[in-house]
Amino acid sequence: MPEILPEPAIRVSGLTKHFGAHAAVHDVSFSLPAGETLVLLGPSGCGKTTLLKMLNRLVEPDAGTVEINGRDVRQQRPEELRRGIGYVIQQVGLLPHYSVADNVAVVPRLLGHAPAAIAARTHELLTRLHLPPERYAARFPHELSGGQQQRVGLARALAADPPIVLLDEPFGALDPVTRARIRREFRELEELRDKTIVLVTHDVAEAFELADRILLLDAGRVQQLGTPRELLFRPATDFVRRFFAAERLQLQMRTLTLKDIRPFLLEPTAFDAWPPETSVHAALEALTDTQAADPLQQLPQPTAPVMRPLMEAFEQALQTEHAWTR
Ligand SMILES: Nc1ncnc2c1ncn2[C@@H]1O[C@H](COP(=O)(O)OP(=O)(O)OP(=O)(O)O)[C@@H](O)[C@H]1O
Repeated sequence: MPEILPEPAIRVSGLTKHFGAHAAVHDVSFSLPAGETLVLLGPSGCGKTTLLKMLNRLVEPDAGTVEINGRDVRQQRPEELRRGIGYVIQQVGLLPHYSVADNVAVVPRLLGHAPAAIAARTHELLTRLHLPPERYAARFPHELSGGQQQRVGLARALAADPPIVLLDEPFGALDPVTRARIRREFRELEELRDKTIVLVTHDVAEAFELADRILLLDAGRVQQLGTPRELLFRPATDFVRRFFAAERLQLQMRTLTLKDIRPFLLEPTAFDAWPPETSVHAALEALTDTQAADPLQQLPQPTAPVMRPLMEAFEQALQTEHAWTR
């Protein structure tokens, strides 16, 4: 019997947009199953934001189609479409004269949700995003730090519990340390667990951390669509290979897991008790940072030196990955 595949949450076919003679997005197609995270990645000006905005009709394409849950977006009024899709814009875009709570409540109010339900939802979201409502709900955007504003932007996008969320550089304005922390919080956020997410970034490490699949663009054209591992170990073009060159070792360490290197660990080590999906990067971090309050620190720590066997096994696993690509 033929397999019946579920309707993708988002299906894009032949999407093209010109600004004057310049093709900002050229013939882009992809399907995104419900619950997956797709990261749009590429250099500045490659068309990521334009592509994202065509999904919720903030930009109308010259050619091609967008279907959300099997329905062409042109069959829906743009305002209605947008109410069903969470959206976090690059510049956060909070309403300056609205309090934090009122900013979060904008879409549920437009949808006519009951005031008590809106208040409860706002309280819940602010708490979950580490903005205790008793301290932050009545503040105005200018009384918040950049990171706090970005979290309010995220709370606002999630307030009406939309199944699809579009995020344009949601951590863009943050310093690297805050950025890494907020990204970790974002990844662990219960609220986002079952959502279909399209996220724009030009940050390679961010893409690898958050994506189920990455769509790498250059000058409006798709260079490759695949898992982080596929892009790293099976680059489709020279552009893809070069794009990851500067950070290759770090990305390999983030991509390969203890499960990948285990066959190459000759002796039993303390790693046998660690979760197999732990990245080599996270294992190394836990080994070398004795001060960290990391959950991995709670696991059995090695009594014999393991750095060297770990690195040797990593190297062999890498060679195996490379062997597949030939
Ligand atoms: N409204 C517009 N009018 C004219 N040109 C535009 C417009 N919006 C975008 N462009 C051009 O289209 C191209 C793609 O822009 P887009 O904002 O989609 O890129 P991006 O990959 O998101 O860039 P960044 O990472 O810098 O935000 C760029 O060359 C940009 O100058």
